[in-house]
Amino acid sequence: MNLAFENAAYGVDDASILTDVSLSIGAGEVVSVIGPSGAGKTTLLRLAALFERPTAGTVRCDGTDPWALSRAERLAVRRRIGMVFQQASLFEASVARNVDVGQRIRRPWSRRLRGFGRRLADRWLRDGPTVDDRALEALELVGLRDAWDRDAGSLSGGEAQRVSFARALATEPDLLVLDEPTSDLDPRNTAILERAIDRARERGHGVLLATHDMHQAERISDRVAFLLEGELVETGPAERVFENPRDERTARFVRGDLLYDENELLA
Ligand SMILES: Nc1ncnc2c1ncn2[C@@H]1O[C@H](COP(=O)(O)OP(=O)(O)OP(=O)(O)O)[C@@H](O)[C@H]1O
Repeated sequence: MNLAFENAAYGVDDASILTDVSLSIGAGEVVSVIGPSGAGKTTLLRLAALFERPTAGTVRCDGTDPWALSRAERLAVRRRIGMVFQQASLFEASVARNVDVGQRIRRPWSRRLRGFGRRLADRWLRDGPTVDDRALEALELVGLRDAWDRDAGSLSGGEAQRVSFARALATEPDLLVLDEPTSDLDPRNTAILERAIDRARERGHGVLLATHDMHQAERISDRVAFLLEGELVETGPAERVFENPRDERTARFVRGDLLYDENELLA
């Protein structure tokens, strides 16, 4: 899928949160959105995942404006996008079931019913529950294949976040939208997730992520977009943006000057 922001804006009441954003994410491409706290990164991601409608401009999926479609058609487009939030939200069940549920929710009702029938038959004909291959494959990618039958409540925060990622991946989305997926993780869990993102890219998934970690953005992105006060200041290949930023504000941010008090520094 090619997702393209075309002069997209988002505002609530009189407050403008995003202005004139133009950005595209293609298949097999990792694009990171960086910027200080409050810049509008999460809002941009919510527009990409079709949770919000732009208040001006367009966010197109393969050339189509999903907000011009019927609800059912838009839902079908949304099913092709997987979102992972900063906090893993798993429920009390096995790891495999937590991963599998993402796929089930995304299936149309007819296929869900067929799957339910198959699982019932499996329970009667074999011993114990069966595990979906796609769920196992996604768990393999985040290094948790052997943990498929563990209770999700027993996982560490880092493992839970890896399961959340596997859940999104198991739906085989065209686009993965990740909101600061490693911000609470230790270096080992971060490295595992970064490798999984890389492998998702190799399989042709597009990835759009927000991160506070500039080293991470430099490590894993094809392109980086720098957002400041709702405006996309600069977008370009990761290496170029970090080593040779074109805008002085980007230069200040990548040097670390804009992290804590951008208003004062910009005054
Ligand atoms: N629904 C809303 N109503 C009013 N203001 C909002 C709404 N959503 C976001 N904002 C405001 O828009 C700005 C951008 O928020 P957003 O969460 O997108 O930023 P962010 O870059 O993701 O920040 P952080 O890095 O701290 O998560 C903030 O000032 C926030 O308070």
